[in-house]
Amino acid sequence: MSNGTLFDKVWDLHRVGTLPSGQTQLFIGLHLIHEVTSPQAFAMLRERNLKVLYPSRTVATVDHIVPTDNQARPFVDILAEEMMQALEKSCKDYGIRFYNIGSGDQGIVHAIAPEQGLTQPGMTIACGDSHTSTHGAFGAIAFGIGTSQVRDVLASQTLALSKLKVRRIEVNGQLRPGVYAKDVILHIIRKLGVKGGVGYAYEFAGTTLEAMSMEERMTICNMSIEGGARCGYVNPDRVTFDYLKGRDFAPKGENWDKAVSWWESLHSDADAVYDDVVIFDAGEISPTVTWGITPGQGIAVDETIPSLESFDLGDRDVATEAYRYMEFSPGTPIKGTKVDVCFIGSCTNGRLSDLREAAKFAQGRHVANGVKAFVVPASERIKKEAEAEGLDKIFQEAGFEWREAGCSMCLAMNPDKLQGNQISASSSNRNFKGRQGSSTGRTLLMSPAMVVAAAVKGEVTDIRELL
Ligand SMILES: CC(C)[C@H](C(=O)O)[C@@H](O)C(=O)O
Ligand code: SF4
Repeated sequence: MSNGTLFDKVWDLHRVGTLPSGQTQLFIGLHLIHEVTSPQAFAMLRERNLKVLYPSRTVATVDHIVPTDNQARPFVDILAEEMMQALEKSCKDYGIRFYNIGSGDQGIVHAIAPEQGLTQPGMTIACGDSHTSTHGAFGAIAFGIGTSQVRDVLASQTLALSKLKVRRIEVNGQLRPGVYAKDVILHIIRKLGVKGGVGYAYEFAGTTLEAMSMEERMTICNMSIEGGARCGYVNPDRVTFDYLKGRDFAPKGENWDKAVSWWESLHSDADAVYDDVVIFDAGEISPTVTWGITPGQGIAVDETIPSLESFDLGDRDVATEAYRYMEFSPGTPIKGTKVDVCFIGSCTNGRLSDLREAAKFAQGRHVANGVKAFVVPASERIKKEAEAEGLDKIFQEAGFEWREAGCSMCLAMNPDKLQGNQISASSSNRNFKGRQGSSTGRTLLMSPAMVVAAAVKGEVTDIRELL
């Protein structure tokens, strides 16, 4: 196989056939499920008396509705309790591996599959969740699907899909101090737009990406979908293999060596042809904060809220709505904006390296008066590892709450919600209207380090002032 991208190679290897519609019937190697998008899919299976074709290729966890403080069952929220019971029953009925609360392995679906080595290069991975793009960090083709597609994968382990185009996004050079993977992806989305990736898979490459850890690559791929790309990936390399080696589901012994040479062969070829190529210079990226209601409305922390005229005609309506909803005026600096809530967590930035980096800035400082700040590890394993390093103590001494694993205030399908028009500094990935649990709540997306800076100063702060 030559002249191809990893995307083309993995797609072709998983092609079962071409459907009368012209779509590809694609085999899905790993199907991840959670409590929100699976109940109806299982109901549809039951209605038709269908089985789960390959239960061993399906893995379940619970994340969105999980309370991150009091996890006693039954949950206070009856609806959450019902969803929980539905998933427990379906996993039992169909013989699906389920990482329940307290198992030691529960967590946000996009955190647990990589940490257990379930996510591997060259796989096709689907999950009823848009941030499935995260798994592309390993050189997998991974994308979110809807509930009826969850049903299709459960029943047939395949999906009907149209092939995507591939855009190579190269970022080269060294990141400046205080600039993180989160800033890189916020910058990319700011430049290419929230719809710029529609119809594309994003191949993230370049020396900046090559120098990144797997967790940083996951942060980048996680937000591909916020740029409109259904999947994003990084070609697997030594960093990928080192991360995977020894993990629960990673190949062992001589199978490991075989797997590595196989994975290496899936790398995009040097002469691969792309539908588009975009190149960024890492040195031009600043600590970035969103000021608006889409992840594309980001600015460098030392910039001011952009003027209406600075937007393309097609983007002016959403900019106008953003000024109104956020109660921000063009020309105002984002730095110094008072914050009410500071949230560190989510499948974008709730991993161990994120917590470590955040703890560095929390150590010896204290959350400002009147600010509620909390840290939610993405998984039970991450929580345990963080505690073993004493990160929980650092955060608690600094005035942060230390919580159980889950999605928490990323989406607020659980008790963690903003009140009224509170402003939150959040390490999550979406700043949509009402996203964090209040229909007037306001979200500013930023890196975990910047969330800590906001927490200790009580306002949006340039992390470089704390370096
Ligand atoms: C609940 C789920 C379907 C949703 C998604 O698809 O991404 C959620 O995880 C989100 O982040 O908005
Ligand atoms: S952490 Fe947020 S983005 Fe990730 S799966 Fe949960 S709700 Fe979705």
